[in-house]
Amino acid sequence: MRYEQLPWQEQMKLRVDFNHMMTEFVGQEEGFTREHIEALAGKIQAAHGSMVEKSNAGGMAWRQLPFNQATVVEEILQKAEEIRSWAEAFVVLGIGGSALGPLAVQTALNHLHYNELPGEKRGGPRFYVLDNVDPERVAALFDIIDPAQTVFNVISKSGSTAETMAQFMIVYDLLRQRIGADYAKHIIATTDAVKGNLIKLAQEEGFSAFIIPAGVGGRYSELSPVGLLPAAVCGIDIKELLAGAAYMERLCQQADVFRNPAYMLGVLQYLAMRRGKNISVMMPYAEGLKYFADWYAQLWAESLGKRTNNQGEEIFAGQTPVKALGTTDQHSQVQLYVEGPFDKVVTFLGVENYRQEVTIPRVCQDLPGIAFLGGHTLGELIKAEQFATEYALMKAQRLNFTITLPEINPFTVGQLIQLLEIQTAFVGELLDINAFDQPGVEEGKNATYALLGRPGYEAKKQELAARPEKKPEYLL
Ligand SMILES: O=P(O)(O)OC[C@H]1O[C@H](O)[C@H](O)[C@@H](O)[C@@H]1O
Repeated sequence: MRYEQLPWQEQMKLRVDFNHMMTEFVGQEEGFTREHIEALAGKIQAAHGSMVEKSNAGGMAWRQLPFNQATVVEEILQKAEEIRSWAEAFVVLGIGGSALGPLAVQTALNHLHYNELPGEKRGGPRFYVLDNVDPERVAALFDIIDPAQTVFNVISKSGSTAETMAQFMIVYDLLRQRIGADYAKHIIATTDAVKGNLIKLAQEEGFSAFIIPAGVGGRYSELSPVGLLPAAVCGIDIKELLAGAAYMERLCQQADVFRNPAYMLGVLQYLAMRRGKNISVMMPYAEGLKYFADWYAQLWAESLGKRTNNQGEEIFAGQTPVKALGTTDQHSQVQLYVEGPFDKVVTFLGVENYRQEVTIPRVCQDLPGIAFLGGHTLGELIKAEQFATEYALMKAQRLNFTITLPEINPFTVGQLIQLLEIQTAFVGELLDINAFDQPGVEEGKNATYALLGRPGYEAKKQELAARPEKKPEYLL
């Protein structure tokens, strides 16, 4: 059934406005028209075909996550209930796709000062994501949590990431010293079923483990146990999260390619890239969506930033993601976006109805320069500012479009995750690259292993020792 033939209740609950991307700016250097899209029809159909082929071959297992986790969801809910019955804190140890999704969803769907709420209002343990090995940050966390009242969720798809496993070793040793035999209930692993050290440790040491399904890469794993356990522990409705993702997945399966919102968002970015827009700004106009910009930065950068295409040709593909926040970064970055180089596309994440409202009182009425604010609400103000920024970009002929959530809730957040993941994968097909690997991070990893004396990395260590001394020009 075509998208527009769906009953109105099924019409996409996210609205995608292609502001000034495809319409009245025909003829102006920065506009796109429907003709631009239709000129890509063959490429779009081929990319769609490749998406279907890869999905059917199980290569995009993340697309099935909204539909095939009923059993593990029940296990997660049960484990979450147990943790919520005694733990005072829940700490995610992870990095990249193993941390950014949980952080983004928690910020979107829980109180913005969740950890500071009194326990009875919070309803669950305080929540922390430790996604770095800065010793000050790690030490600081242990100043504010009691390991004896804490559950540590060690999340690693590979089960071998140095940062996450270093954090694990610290926690493992501390818990065994502090708590002794039944330390295992304080650690939960989320990892691959067979690969890496973490699953082996879980089996040997007897701590609970949840499995990241094969074919689900880190940056596409938020709707797997990677994101579902932390969300459930913090009281988020994970069934609604998956329902929203399922809605978007079905919508994208049913709509024809030119009505597929994920595809069309991808095509616009592809057109923009071809026109030299090598920066993609993600600018939510909601504090709750702030860390979606961080999650999307990894998804977009790591999926599309590739040296070669599937034919082995060097293309140095990709677009640099920039994290921004409205209205805050109107006062720090928008100057560049309006007057700087024609090298970027801005995506606004808007909200129709904010979950809270605050009215500006009618005070200072003798000061016309601010009296006009009185009587308006902050929701009106932030939405006016968003529209005004879109308008300023449009007048300056800067490409931008808007994704609008009716409200930030588990259903719309699930939709947004699925939408942006499909968009990203589709652009990977348009670019004819592998959007699911990350060969570029290996060099840094191997050099780290060599520097820390990992066995088998001696040659790399010698290579590093022979490296030309980095003497920045400015050091006289
Ligand atoms: O989940 P892990 O295997 O620990 O990986 C965590 C992160 O590290 C790697 O560097 C990859 O580039 C990321 O895609 C991944 O999300």
